[in-house]
Amino acid sequence: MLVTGLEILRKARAEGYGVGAFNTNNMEFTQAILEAAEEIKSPVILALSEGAMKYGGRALTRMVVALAQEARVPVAVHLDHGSSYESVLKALREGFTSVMIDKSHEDFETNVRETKRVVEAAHAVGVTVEAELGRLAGIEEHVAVDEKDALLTNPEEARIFMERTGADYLAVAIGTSHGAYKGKGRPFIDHPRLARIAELVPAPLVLHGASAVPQELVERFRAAGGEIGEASGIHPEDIKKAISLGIAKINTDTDLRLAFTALVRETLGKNPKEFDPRKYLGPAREAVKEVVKSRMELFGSVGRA
Ligand SMILES: O=C(COP(=O)(O)O)NO
Ligand SMILES: [Ca+2]
Ligand code: NA
Ligand SMILES: [Zn+2]
Repeated sequence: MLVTGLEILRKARAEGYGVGAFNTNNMEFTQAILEAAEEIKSPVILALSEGAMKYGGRALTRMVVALAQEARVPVAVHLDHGSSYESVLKALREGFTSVMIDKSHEDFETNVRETKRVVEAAHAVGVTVEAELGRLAGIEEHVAVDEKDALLTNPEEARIFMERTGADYLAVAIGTSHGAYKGKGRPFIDHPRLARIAELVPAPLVLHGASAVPQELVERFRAAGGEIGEASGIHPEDIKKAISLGIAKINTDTDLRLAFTALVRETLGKNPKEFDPRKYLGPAREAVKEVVKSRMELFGSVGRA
């Protein structure tokens, strides 16, 4: 059933588990994510970036909202990294039940003002809001404290920000970053900082840039002809610890892309004569479904629907 992001995330934070927010741009990803959620009875968030909205248009948004309504588990349809008030309005018009306004690159007062404006509009139509404070950036552990404070989320600021904006959940910067190159080896995650934020912010917390970029997937992608450098992601233990400290929504995009693309390359490589798209998109869909299920097991959301 189609629910708001807060309905899913409030329960997750209260009961100490995480819920995956998985990016989708097409039918196969959407099917894979929803089938995984229904099979293991997990709530789930379907995330569409502005790029996805542009790429898929109404074919994508109508499909995602309709399938979420019919799903046998709680599903929120979420605008990922909304960059403007107008972009949020478009998502609200499409029937999304969760919207992110990402003004974390602006100064504090601008972020507060813009986020507050989105909260008023979204709450007026029963939709909940994700905001962001801090700059997502992989940082080495030894980085000076003042530089960390300039980049990562400041706990006291977070409390004030949430009180002044009325946002429903907060994306925090604690060392993760988007994409396949999150740092050399095991990225540094500032758990003490997260613990402090969670003490001051009762709202569900969100972890962006949370893909694991597992070596076996990187190897499989390379073996199938893909080219990728020294890739590394967030260690599963760091994800579990972050959830125990208050992270309730975990964003995963890169792992799904790597799995899908590795399988398309593999299937095409093995079957040069094949030109029925279902024959190479189908196996890729299955690979995404497996990644989604393993992420849900890691987050502890299995059986929570
Ligand atoms: O934060 C993400 C995805 O992060 P990854 O690149 O680690 O999958 N989307 O908003
Ligand atoms: Ca941001
Ligand atoms: Na988001
Ligand atoms: Zn993100």
